[in-house]
Amino acid sequence: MSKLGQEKNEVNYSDVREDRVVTNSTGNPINEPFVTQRIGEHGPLLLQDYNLIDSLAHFNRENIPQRNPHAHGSGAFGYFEVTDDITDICGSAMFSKIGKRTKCLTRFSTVGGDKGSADTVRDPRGFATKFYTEEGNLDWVYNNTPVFFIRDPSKFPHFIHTQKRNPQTNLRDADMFWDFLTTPENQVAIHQVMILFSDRGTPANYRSMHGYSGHTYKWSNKNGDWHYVQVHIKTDQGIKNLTIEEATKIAGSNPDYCQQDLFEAIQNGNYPSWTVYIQTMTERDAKKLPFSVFDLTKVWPQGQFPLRRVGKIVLNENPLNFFAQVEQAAFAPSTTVPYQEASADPVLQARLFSYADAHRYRLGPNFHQIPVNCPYASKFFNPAIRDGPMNVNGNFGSEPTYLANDKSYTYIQQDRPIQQHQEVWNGPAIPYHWATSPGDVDFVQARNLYRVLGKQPGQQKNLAYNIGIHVEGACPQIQQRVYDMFARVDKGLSEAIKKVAEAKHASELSSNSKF
Ligand code: HEM
Repeated sequence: MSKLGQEKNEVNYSDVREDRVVTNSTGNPINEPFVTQRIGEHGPLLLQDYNLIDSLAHFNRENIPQRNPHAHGSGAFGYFEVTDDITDICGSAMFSKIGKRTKCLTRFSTVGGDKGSADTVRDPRGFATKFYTEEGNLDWVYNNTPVFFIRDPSKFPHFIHTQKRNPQTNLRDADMFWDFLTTPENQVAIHQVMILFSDRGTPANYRSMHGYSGHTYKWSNKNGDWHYVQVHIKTDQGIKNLTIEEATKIAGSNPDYCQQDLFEAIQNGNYPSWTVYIQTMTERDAKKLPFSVFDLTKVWPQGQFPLRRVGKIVLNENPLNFFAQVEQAAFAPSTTVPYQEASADPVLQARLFSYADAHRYRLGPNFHQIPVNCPYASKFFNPAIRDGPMNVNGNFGSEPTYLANDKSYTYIQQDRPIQQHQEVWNGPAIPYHWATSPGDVDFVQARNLYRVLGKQPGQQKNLAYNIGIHVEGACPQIQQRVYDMFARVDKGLSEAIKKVAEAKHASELSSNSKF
């Protein structure tokens, strides 16, 4: 059987000629690339010119569906190194020993923009890392913000549509954007919206921002004890953000600014690194929280749940080929290793389905065989998962196509007792819509953030300015809903936003142009 995975960070060049003799895609030498077969020198072309057809037909199929969302991004390879023992929390092999290194790939992205969009737009940033561990691949598919806009997964396609283009004008649309976010039950997004419209919504580059699991995960140790866990990946370069003016200027002058920054930093040996921390919580503590531990719109107070250092991520290797190794990379929260599980957070549960489904559509059902996605450190063996389009790993040769217990297969039991004291879920199957929390619970952390911004010179002002400039594009009724929503955070903030929007409107009227 042929090799199942790649040992090195290389595209599979096994079909590539080393002598550099140019051929068509079936390996037949091409004498001259620019001749076309035709009748006479200037006559019509002949259908028999396979080399021309080969080239034109492949060109038409060069593009694959872009990710929806997070279409635009950049990536690099590196490693994770354990700096502190957390085996009391997690039994995963990657954490087994201080100093242990695991190879990884990280892809940073924006969310709403198309594949060719500018790097410095206001948007959350994706921070997805694939670890090639000996227990199989592990994907941490995180963002650069610790909270998210929704906590009901059914809202996701609706929400993302409001961040994209209007179906008629094909333009980004301030009405759609704020209509969704100010609908009373969607105001659970307020904390994330505050982060997005602070200068943290325009990070200076991918190297100078943090990553957060956002979700609660469930990690366990080899004794069967488990904890709720949140992961924080803190930049060692220090946080650097752009003002709205800087971000807008760079988007115009160098839309690929962050791609260039990451690539050149690594090329010059200036390897970016991040320190990885976890917060842990017991089931008992979770019950005492003023919000649900599965509520993705809330952070865990660090005073109560301190950060504990785990290790570091260093990115030290640029991809050799962007399409092969970044565009075709497939990250999914369902790609996980023993001792790291998803919690019952409903958004996370929906994500367990959504990503691999997207990969089957975007890359095909054998996307695991694409070298960058191969679990090359553990290898893959399951002869019941075979065939399908673009099967290139030998397809398990003559192995039977089914698993049966009387065949000589090996099954690994996890090195831990059965966890009988897990959460027990019990209840009727009911339709449930997790709408607003009672009282002001959803606004408490947003208010705290506003206070924190007040301690950083100019940041409250920038927040109001960034929102005001954006909201000016919405109709008056929706603008009023925006002012009302931010008044629940702080009356002064609401008034400042209104002032900026009105001033922008007045200056546009006087210049009589939007441009
Ligand atoms: C119900 C909620 C969500 C759904 C259904 C969803 C779905 C998706 C889909 C379909 C993709 C494209 C995957 C691909 O084509 O490879 C994607 C990308 C991504 N999502 Fe989500 N998402 C959700 C929430 C979140 C949250 C809460 C986070 C962060 C905590 C997140 C982080 C990311 C990242 C980082 C990517 C880009 C991965 C890459 O670089 O390839 N998403 N999401």
